[in-house]
Amino acid sequence: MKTFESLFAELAEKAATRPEGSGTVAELDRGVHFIGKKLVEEAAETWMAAEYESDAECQEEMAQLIYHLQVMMLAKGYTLDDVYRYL
Ligand SMILES: N=c1c2ncn([C@@H]3O[C@H](COP(=O)(O)OP(=O)(O)OP(=O)(O)O)[C@@H](O)[C@H]3O)c2ncn1[C@@H]1O[C@H](COP(=O)(O)O)[C@@H](O)[C@H]1O
Repeated sequence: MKTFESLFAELAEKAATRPEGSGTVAELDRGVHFIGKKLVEEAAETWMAAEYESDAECQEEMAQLIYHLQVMMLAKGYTLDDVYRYL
């Protein structure tokens, strides 16, 4: 089972090594504006799923939201600690 930290480490490695076929690399190459739209889209889908869909669907949208949030953190060059210090 992945955790927030293990997913971030995996994505950071992808960003550094740029393996062929990585969706993360493709998303990073599209930039902050594109990633921002994905974040808003997944946030809206999470909200709608919480109101109208099953628990499993809502949980899946939440996972996708976390993924796109982490891609944005990498696009901005942030570490986990950069964000955690505000928690
Ligand atoms: N956890 C994720 C993850 N969550 C979401 N996504 C991508 O984000 C997109 C989801 O947004 P979209 O709304 O466009 O997708 P969709 O098909 O419309 O889905 P819905 O939101 O409509 O349900 C899809 O393209 C997914 O591939 C993810 N892509 C990758 N990961 C993980 O990130 C790691 C690295 O992935 P790669 O960089 O592709 O190797 C792997 O462990 C993956 O499991």
